[in-house]
Amino acid sequence: MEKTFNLTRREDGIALLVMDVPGETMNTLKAEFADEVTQVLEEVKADSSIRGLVLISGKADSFVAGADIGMLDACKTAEDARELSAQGHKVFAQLEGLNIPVVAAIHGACLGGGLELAMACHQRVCSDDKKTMLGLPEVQLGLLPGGGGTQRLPRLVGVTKALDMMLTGKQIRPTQALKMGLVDDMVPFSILEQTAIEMALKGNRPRRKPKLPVMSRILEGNGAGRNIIFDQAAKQVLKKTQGNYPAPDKIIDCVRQGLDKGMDKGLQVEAAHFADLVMTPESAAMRAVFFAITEMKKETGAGDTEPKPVKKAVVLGGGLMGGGIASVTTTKAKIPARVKDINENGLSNALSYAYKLLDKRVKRRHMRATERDQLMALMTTTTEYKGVKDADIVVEAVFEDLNLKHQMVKDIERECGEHTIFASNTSSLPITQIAEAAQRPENVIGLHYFSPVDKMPLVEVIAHAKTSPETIATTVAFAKKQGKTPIVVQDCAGFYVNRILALYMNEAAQVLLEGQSVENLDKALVKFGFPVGPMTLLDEVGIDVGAKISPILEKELGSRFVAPSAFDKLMADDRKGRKNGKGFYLYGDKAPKKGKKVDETVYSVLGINAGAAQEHNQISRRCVVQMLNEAARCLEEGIIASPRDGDIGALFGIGFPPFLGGPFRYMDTLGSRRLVEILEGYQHQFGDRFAPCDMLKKMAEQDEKFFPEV
Ligand SMILES: C[C@H](O)CC(=O)SCCNC(=O)CCNC(=O)[C@H](O)C(C)(C)COP(=O)(O)OP(=O)(O)OC[C@H]1O[C@@H](n2cnc3c(N)ncnc32)[C@H](O)[C@@H]1OP(=O)(O)O
Repeated sequence: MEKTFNLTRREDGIALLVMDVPGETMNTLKAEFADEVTQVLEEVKADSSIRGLVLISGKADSFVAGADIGMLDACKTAEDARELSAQGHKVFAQLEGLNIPVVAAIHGACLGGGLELAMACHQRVCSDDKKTMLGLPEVQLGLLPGGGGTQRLPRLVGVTKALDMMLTGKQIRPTQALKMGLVDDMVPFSILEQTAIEMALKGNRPRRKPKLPVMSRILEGNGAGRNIIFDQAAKQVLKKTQGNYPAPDKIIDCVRQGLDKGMDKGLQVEAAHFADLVMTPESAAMRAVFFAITEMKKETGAGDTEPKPVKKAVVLGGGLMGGGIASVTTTKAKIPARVKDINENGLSNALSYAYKLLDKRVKRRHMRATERDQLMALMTTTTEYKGVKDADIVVEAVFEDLNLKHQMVKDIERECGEHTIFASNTSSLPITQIAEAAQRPENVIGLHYFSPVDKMPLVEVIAHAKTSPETIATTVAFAKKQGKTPIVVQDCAGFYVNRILALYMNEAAQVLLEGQSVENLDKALVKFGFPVGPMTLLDEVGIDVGAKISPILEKELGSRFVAPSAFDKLMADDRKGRKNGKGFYLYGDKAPKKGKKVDETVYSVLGINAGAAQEHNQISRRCVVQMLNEAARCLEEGIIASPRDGDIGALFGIGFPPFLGGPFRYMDTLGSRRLVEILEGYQHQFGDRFAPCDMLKKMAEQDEKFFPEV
């Protein structure tokens, strides 16, 4: 049987321990490796000619991506998970206990259990490569670092920085890792192995104390000071998680107990908390999201059809969306983009959008100025159709007007090649209608980005009946290169994301009209787990945008989309939200210096007395079940291909709470029978907009699930 850990002895007395999981793209830690590692370490101990050990990965571009998440998923009981953690502790202690220098040579992803492994080594050196990232992302899976990370990290970099890393799951770049003492050296990849060997030859240096700012040193040095840090962290966590995520508090507890009562106790607590977390529904949901994303990375969106290469893109319109699309095309996908706008303002806007983002990275020393300039050179501009002939894809982000879009289709068919894809970033117009003007409708597709384009991870790829599989596969591949997670959806008004969002927002507006305060409404949905409440979201997106989309959805999809009268009243008062400084909240000079304040005049505009104080969970349930019902309807109608795509669309496009795993997984948690009962109750009380869709009603008869295997 092929081994994962291979030991090679060098003449200078250094042994290389190369980790290379056979047949897998990335190294992950699995329970079955424990015996193999123990055996290798025994061999090292027994060989007095070995003066030092260098641990390195045999994979080209990664160190170790953590414990095998599939293995964690397979745990049947908390005891299974506790044993995994305890076993990891034992093996890492054997490594740390070697009385020769042990150096980890890190290149590529060094995450979770991978970083815990590296921290059990006596020294660490990493490559300065962009691929090298260090972090403990377990919290993003609803877990905590269960391989000693909660104990070794604070001892290495200090409590404050360790908590920050573990509570956010953020990934640390090489320069930052060196600065904070997470690694002892950073070198070019070409000399990584040699440097690690030299470090091992030089022998162990006394462990450096973490370099801390004065205040942190004072606080971290004693129990009372640390308590202040822990209490502060717990408060911040609660504000962020609203108590919906169990992992962060447990992370804080592990660190606290480990520093107060010693490493052994800390590891015991870590294993126990880790085990409990593995069994939580929150972690199961977040792990499912990881598997879904991994699966989607491999899909073309069009079965076996392979994408065609995209060597050049054109973006029509240099506004907020066009600028963002051009920016991710050049800076992330590194594909030349030519921006076409009818006026120079649009063009300079697109250029400055990209420049500002890149320059921020230069200022933070994440990028060299020369690299910024090289990337900027990929973006060119034109007010006429010059230099567009060889474009493989054109993304239009012009004004939402069907005639204008038709003009764009005709222009592109005239000015570009026969193969050129025409991708529309429309958020409301059916792609079928846009394609009506095309001579080559097979090249026409929707590519719906979310604002702000550089931050929002989702795109909807919308195929109409005549879109060719090549066009779908090429557009999906193009979006992935831009760093996006694409879901392929069928053509209908609102596509998937805006369609389910619209009903949720409409319901929130109904609740508001019943006399709920704006704050209470927003708080209810934030407590449920959304990043912002619906009123804040409306202010950010633009109340006018919501008001414009509603009639289109109503016309195409029926009366359940009728917008509450609130929208008309707000539009009559010229309330567009943040963009014109007039919305549900105060902006500009009237806004408080810290936090937000409701613009109380909005109540008189709406003609309501905001005195009702419904319970938060009642408010959130009413809004959320509307979203759930519509998501199920989208699956029923084939708008989305699977519950998985529906979950990812809502998580990445709307910020549906990750701990619930997405609307479909949440519907499974509620149970189809229970959900239909709730919907019918509301239907009785508020009308037919709550009528459960046929699919849910059928599922309720058998109490069926969307993910039967769960
Ligand atoms: C006890 C410990 O404290 C607990 C833990 O360590 S929990 C795990 C913590 N680690 C993580 O969360 C990292 C998860 N992995 C990632 O984020 C990303 O895979 C990555 C950033 C490392 C690389 O991303 P990318 O280059 O796009 O590659 P990606 O397609 O995701 O992964 C490549 C392969 O590695 C697998 N993989 C990566 N990390 C994995 C993990 N931790 N467990 C299982 N499989 C993993 C993927 O499933 C995929 O498998 P495939 O080739 O068979 O499809």
